[in-house]
Amino acid sequence: MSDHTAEPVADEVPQSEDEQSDAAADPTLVGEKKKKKKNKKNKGKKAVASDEIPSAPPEPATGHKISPGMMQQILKANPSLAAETQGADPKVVQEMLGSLTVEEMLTGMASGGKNKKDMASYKFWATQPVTRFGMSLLGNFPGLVTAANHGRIEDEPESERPDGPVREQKLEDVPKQGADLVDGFEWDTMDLDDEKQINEVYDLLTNHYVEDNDAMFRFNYSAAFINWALKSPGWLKSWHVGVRVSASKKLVAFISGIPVTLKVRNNDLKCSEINFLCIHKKLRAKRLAPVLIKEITRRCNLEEVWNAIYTAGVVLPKPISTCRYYHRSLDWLKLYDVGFSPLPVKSTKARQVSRYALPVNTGTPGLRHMEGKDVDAVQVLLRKYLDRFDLAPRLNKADIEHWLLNKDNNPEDRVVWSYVVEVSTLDYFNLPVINNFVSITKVDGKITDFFSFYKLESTALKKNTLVRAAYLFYYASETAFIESPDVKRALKTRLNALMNDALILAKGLGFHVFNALSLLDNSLFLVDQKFGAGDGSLHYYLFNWRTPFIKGGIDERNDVDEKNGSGIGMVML
Ligand SMILES: CCCCCCCCCCCCCC(=O)SCCNC(=O)CCNC(=O)[C@H](O)C(C)(C)COP(=O)(O)OP(=O)(O)OC[C@H]1O[C@@H](n2cnc3c(N)ncnc32)[C@H](O)[C@@H]1OP(=O)(O)O
Repeated sequence: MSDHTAEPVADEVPQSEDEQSDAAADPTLVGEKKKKKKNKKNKGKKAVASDEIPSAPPEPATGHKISPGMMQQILKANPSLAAETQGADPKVVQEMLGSLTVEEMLTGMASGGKNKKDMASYKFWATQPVTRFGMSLLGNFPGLVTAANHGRIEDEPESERPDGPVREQKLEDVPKQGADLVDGFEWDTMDLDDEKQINEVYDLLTNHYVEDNDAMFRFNYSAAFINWALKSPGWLKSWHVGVRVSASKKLVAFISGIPVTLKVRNNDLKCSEINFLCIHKKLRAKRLAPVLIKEITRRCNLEEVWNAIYTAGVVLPKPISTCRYYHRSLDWLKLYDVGFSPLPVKSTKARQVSRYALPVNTGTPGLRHMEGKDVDAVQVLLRKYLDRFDLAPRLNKADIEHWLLNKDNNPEDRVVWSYVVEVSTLDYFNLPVINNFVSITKVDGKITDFFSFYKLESTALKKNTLVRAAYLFYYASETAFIESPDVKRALKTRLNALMNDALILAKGLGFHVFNALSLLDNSLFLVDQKFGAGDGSLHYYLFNWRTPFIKGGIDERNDVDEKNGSGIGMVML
């Protein structure tokens, strides 16, 4: 899921007659929607028997000592947590924050606002093979869903369990047919080789996908983008699932999966990557999402795929990581004009423009467009680079070719840009370069680095103009493997040079903003390259796989965590 928060998207579009008649159909699709009262409990404290003399004062559960200043900063960075604790005794708040894990603070699992749901309120997710929330302000719910206790809470703390599936499943137990939808609606397997059907998905997403809160921006997905995102190597038609109105055949809901092999710590998992879950606005809050999720699960299971990865801006049980969005202005005036970037109180327009000014030419010697001949080298380099992360895709040559090489001849339809740094082999090994020798033999150089970004535009609704956003995609650098105690510093220097070039190239291509998350090694350059923090987080989830929380590149103050970096090496569209 791409950025839908700080760079907000979508809004109500005028309802067509067609849509209004769909609204009239408007049946409750499945089940009821009752919200249980929140189960607010104080977190239990471990009693120390009077004859026990602890050698050191008992540590809070997570070992955090929260000073009053730090408490203020944490609350400032977590508005929902601040709202929940407003008016409470500061000492109590301080103690409470100390007892939360960093993960709980960052994911909002412990917080109020729209995230404030205890495990029992996740009526659907409580029945699914996903890990559950541990301790939170709202109660203590350790444990997992298993085949044996399906939907109930186990006592064994999750942290004491090794990585592994939440539920073991068998092919013979997978239903051969999808569940019936209510009268008036039917399943459809979309054929994305058919331009008309791609355009139907495009229309649904354009009008009904993730929105910003202020109704100022709306994603402008292109058919080329959908083709690229949903037809990666090994894609299956059956994983492109639609729901249509039976009478009009109008597409009103969609969910998709693509196959991916995922490295999760020491395991390689055959997964589906689930994305583009979207329901027509008139059919919201009718429990259709769980029906779609169960159907895509069934279709994945039929292919003996039992795990999935997905991201969302909302908190569900249970994030395996949380990253933050960052934005780098390339054309500040444009972003100001469309209402994306405010003018800081103590600044002027001219100062903002000069703050984000970039040179015209790139600075890295040997930088050039990636070509077909680079696929092998980039695959090897990226594989090695991503091995350094806890969660990353295993990309083969076909994947590299699909995800990184532009195949569209129409420049307007181009989605991805990739660049490599090629250094002459002789230079690379520090041998003296003998001009004659190089010109005679034409030795192919060594690919030492590469980076890529993709295009996803948004419509600024009030101005009826497009905001061209580039999103940082994959990159890698040999500098990560130099044998030196200073390797991190060297990588930081190298990545800053590469990312500065990426910004220069993106600006030259007419992009207005460059977006990135706090994943990969981004914490090494986000601040130096003048990325500003967005107001949204992206939560990563694994279906039917438990693993301890992975660092998302931000600290407990929700700031870039350069010291610890991120364990996330998977970029989701
Ligand atoms: C092995 C293979 C497994 C494959 C499957 C892996 C899992 C894949 C999971 C999907 C990954 C998708 C990745 C992306 O594409 S993330 C992008 C999601 N799309 C949007 O935000 C677009 C705009 N919004 C909508 O279209 C609707 O609001 C959606 C469709 C999001 C919900 O529709 P609606 O608002 O009409 O709600 P409902 O009454 O039908 O259903 C309510 C239930 O749905 C739970 N809910 C709400 N939002 C999400 C969400 N983003 N992921 C998972 N669950 C979500 C919610 O907690 C509640 O369950 P519970 O709280 O009672 O328990």
